[in-house]
Amino acid sequence: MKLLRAAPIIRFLIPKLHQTMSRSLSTGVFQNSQPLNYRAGGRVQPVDSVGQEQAYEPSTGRVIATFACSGEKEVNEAIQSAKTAFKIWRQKSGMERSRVLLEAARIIRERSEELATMETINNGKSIFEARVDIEISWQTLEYYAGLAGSMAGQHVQLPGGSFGYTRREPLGVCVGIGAWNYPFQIACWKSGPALACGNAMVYKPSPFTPITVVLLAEIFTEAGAPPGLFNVVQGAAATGEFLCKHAEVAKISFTGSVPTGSKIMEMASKGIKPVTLELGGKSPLIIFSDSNFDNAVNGALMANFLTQGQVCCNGTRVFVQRDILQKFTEEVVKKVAKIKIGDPLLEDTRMGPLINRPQLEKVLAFVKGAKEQVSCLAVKMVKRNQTHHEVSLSPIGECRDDMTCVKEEIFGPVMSILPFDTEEEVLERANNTTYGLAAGVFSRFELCFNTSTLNRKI
Ligand SMILES: NC(=O)c1ccc[n+]([C@@H]2O[C@H](COP(=O)([O-])OP(=O)(O)OC[C@H]3O[C@@H](n4cnc5c(N)ncnc54)[C@H](O)[C@@H]3O)[C@@H](O)[C@H]2O)c1
Repeated sequence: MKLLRAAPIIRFLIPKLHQTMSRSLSTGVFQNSQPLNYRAGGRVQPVDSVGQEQAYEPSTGRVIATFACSGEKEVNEAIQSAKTAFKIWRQKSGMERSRVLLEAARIIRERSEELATMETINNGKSIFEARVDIEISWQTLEYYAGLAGSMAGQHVQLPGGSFGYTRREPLGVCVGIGAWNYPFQIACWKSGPALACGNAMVYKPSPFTPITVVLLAEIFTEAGAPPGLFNVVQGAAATGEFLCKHAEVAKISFTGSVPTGSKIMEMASKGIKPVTLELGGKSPLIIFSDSNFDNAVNGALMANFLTQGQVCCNGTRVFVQRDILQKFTEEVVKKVAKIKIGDPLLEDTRMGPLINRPQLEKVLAFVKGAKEQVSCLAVKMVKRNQTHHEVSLSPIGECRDDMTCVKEEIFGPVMSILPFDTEEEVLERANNTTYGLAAGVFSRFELCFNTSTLNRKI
């Protein structure tokens, strides 16, 4: 009787504890002390390793975690753990799988402040944005939970009273490999559909952001997933390669850069494994002079400076119709100067630091190269910390299509502004890229251009 009464009180206290914990975390405080691998339903130290990595708090440059990169044996252990869970999970009905995913979504929602805080500490994006990331994460799980119960095969009537039918069957153990810019969200994009369809998963986050995906693994277990359904191995390229080459992996889902994606496709082809690749981008954003000016300016800012510009589908090639070019550039410069850069855990900060110093140096090299080619407007430079890194916000005025900063993915807060005159011209130029990921158009005209042309490559 006592235990029964206690249950609701404990449930009530847990969210409060989480809230207390997240509020007490401030910049420069968090230090990871727990194992960061996860298998068979719990945190574990890897049984072998291929080197060591350190994860940082970007806003201070402090090391917040030191961990071993999983070796071949540990990767195999994680895959065996997933295989064990797969045998149970594949027998579940879609509705039963849905229930677990919905419960995981509920727990994420309940712990969203704590999760967003951890994401901010390890990634450097503002808490304002990290909250949105966590919201999208639980929505992703809810979405796939909704699909799980309704997945069905087909029945085909054949001559002579015979019939054929199809069944939707899970593949088995799927591997997820993620990038560092949306650590928690990418893990949800990958695990949501895989688990909803009856698969098990071994996930490897980027070594820059190892922390929050382990919290997701714990949440799945708490939500009722069989032990081993979602496993985490930590490490860099070598660990990723052990995963991709493992004979018992049925599918690989990867988010990251084009060069790594191409290597992964090659490794997968050796085992005839299907792959899903979410890669880099250099997307066009076309702004016609008839557009709602304020919307267009705000859209361009969002499409270039969210998560410090470290977003794959950013609209970094901003094509602006010539008659509004000057007004547009002036307004962008004015608004960029007002973006609040600072400690990402503070409520009014809208932009934190880049992920690490090598990324900062890469971005600054692009800006330097661009300045040599055109007169640019590098608007804001903030030195955050002597030992670690700075942030720069740089709209680059009047770029040309052949400039390196316009052709290559910079993955930082750099907007290239390109003037254009006609619709035909801009569509041709927007499509002229080896990257195809996203596209945006600001105009009051509906369907005044051939969208199939725009979609052909983008
Ligand atoms: N299209 C999308 O949805 C999307 C989303 C986010 C990021 N991205 C892209 O990701 C890139 C930035 O992320 P990044 O720097 O982490 O990318 P990255 O390619 O360097 O690394 C991505 C992941 O792959 C792993 N990896 C590296 N080499 C490997 C190998 N040989 N075998 C197996 N795994 C390997 C890394 O450890 C990491 O976990 C950008 O290009 C960005 O556009 C794309």
